[in-house]
Amino acid sequence: MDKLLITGGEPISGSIRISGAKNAALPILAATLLTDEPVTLRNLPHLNDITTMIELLVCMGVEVLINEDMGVQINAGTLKDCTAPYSLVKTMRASILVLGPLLAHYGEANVSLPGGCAIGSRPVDLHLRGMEALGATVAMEDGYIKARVDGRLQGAKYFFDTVSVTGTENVLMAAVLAEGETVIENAAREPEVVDLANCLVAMGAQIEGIGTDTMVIQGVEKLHGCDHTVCPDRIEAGTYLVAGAISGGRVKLKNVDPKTMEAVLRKLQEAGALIETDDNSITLDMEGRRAKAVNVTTAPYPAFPTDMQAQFTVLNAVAEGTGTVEETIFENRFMHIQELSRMGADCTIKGNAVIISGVERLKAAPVMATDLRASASLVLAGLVAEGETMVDRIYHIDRGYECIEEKLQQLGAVIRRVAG
Ligand SMILES: CC(=O)N[C@H]1[C@@H](OP(=O)(O)OP(=O)(O)OC[C@H]2O[C@@H](n3ccc(=O)[nH]c3=O)[C@H](O)[C@@H]2O)O[C@H](CO)[C@@H](O)[C@@H]1O
Ligand SMILES: C=C(OP(=O)(O)O)C(=O)O
Repeated sequence: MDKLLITGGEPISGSIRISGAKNAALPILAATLLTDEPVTLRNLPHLNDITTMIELLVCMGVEVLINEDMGVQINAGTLKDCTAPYSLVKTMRASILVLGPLLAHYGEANVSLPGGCAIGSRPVDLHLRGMEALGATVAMEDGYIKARVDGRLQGAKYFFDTVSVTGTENVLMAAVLAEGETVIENAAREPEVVDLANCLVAMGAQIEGIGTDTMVIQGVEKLHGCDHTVCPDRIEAGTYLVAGAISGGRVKLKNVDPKTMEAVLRKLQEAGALIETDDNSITLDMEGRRAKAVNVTTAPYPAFPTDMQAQFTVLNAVAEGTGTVEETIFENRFMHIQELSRMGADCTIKGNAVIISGVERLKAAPVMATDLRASASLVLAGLVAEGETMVDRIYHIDRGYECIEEKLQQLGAVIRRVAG
């Protein structure tokens, strides 16, 4: 298993380009199943999760071509099998996103039930109830979700008891080909849901209320191909901004959308960062100062994202003062705390919150990554720790950070990957 070795203490400064968003690219790849025509996608990040989703499409019979201009052309008109097998679903929960498109387009979907994972139990009951609300029958057989509908799905009103990002995306993708009107209430408003909805509109879908908590969809009989550029990854961007903030550095990010990052940018300003933005770039400058501790509470967009809390725990770990990170989305997203404590962080978990008192300097240690953002937090900690930190099990990081060591090297970090 590959490892990352990081020698801490170098100032993190410079400029990098942010990649396309994993969490937008995954549902958009699934959405290509809604049409028999080719869809061209641009700005797809080179990540293990994207490869897994493409493998999943290919194993169902979909054709995938890389164009000369690096657009990826996906032709689902060749689909032969509506099954998402356990061997692929087990490595990536987002495989559940093929459920809505398969059911809406082919009247049939067999999707292995994703298991629990390192951040909580993560049920998919709301996805399934959404499909039932649209007229599907859903059964569990041998660990597979088997969803069926005779003819077309039927438009309906569906209220999400809990705001769910992939749940909203799945029901939205099912609704665009349903007969009649669907109203999705308490919908997720994350920028990645908006990017998916915009791609669906480019494919001929009729959706109102994009970016609000109520989407109204008039189902159409057929969708067509389109050319879509995936939005920038606000979580990758936030992670590199924290790298600048904890090291007193100056970091400029290109190809970002600052409007989708307001909660994170506000907290960085509260921590003492000077932030400048224009339409597609963000510059953070600490002017050599130490960050001040901040309190954050995760909640659905537009509030502070759960995918950024581990990184802000590291910010607090080396900041001046004491800050609290409260997690309200997932029940078990503090797996990195024990590892950070081994590097000298002063953290106390109390229920769904962690109280962190900043120390002057963390100390390098061998640490183990347990999930994607936990891994990112350990790399951040390594950047400011005294000595050489070894982060093991970085396959988690490769699910979500494109060329992380190259990008950090570009910002001045001393980091290398060792094959193991
Ligand atoms: C691929 C992708 O986009 N992943 C993101 C997505 O995950 P994902 O879409 O899986 O997360 P959800 O928004 O669905 O989860 C929110 C909460 O709802 C609960 N829930 C969800 C569905 C359901 O059927 N029943 C249920 O109880 C979950 O356990 C969790 O407590 O949103 C999360 C919350 O912003 C992010 O951390 C993930 O990075
Ligand atoms: C939890 C995440 O992803 P996923 O939902 O794909 O596990 C994440 O991106 O932080």
